[in-house]
Amino acid sequence: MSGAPDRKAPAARVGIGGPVGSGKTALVERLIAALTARGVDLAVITNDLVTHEDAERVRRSGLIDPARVAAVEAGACPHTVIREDPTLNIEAADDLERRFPGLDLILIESGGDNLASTFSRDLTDFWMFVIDVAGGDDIPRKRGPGVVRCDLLVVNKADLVPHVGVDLDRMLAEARAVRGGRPVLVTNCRRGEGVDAVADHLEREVLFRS
Ligand SMILES: Nc1nc2c(ncn2[C@@H]2O[C@H](COP(=O)(O)OP(=O)(O)OP(=O)(O)O)[C@@H](O)[C@H]2O)c(=O)[nH]1
Repeated sequence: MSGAPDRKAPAARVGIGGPVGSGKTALVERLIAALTARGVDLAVITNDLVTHEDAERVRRSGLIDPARVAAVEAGACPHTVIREDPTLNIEAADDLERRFPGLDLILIESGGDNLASTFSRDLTDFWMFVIDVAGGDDIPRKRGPGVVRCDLLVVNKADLVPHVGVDLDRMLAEARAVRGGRPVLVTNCRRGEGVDAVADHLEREVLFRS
């Protein structure tokens, strides 16, 4: 076939969920830097309960054009707007795609939630769940749907292992077991360690770049 103009594929929509304070925004900030350095055309949506605090933080970071950061105010339990009725997030993503037609990927950060929090497939092509070692090494054993069902589990705050009496190897083995061997990666978003492996994973599994 010839003559048909090449059309840009829609941007991949990648969810980032997890408990309050596990490091979702820190991971978003690190991923902006890592993915931008790889030439990925990026935008971000943050979800907060009743403020735009996370969006303002990312806009102020200087890592990304503030116009590429959209804020969704959930108003209720954070999972409602990423799972039960993701309309607000879909509209925010569609709006970003209209305004930035070259977008490759949109990171959609959920508000901090509980271990049962999951993303609708109507909203995301791929979603990560971020837990942290300070939450305790028993978290994977509890088989929360977020931990079990996500496409990629991220165990953050690896730097705190010596301070919180956690057996990281056992935590990772149990996480892989409850996930049937599906991927688990370890990060320290304070220092940026392990973030390249997350970016590699997204490039390979979401953007299909080798
Ligand atoms: N030591 C350490 N602290 C971290 C790490 N990642 C994030 N933090 C800190 O943990 C706190 C929470 O990080 P955030 O990125 O705001 O976490 P969040 O999951 O976005 O939080 P909510 O949006 O409130 O749910 C902040 O004080 C971060 O500086 C890490 O890898 N190691």
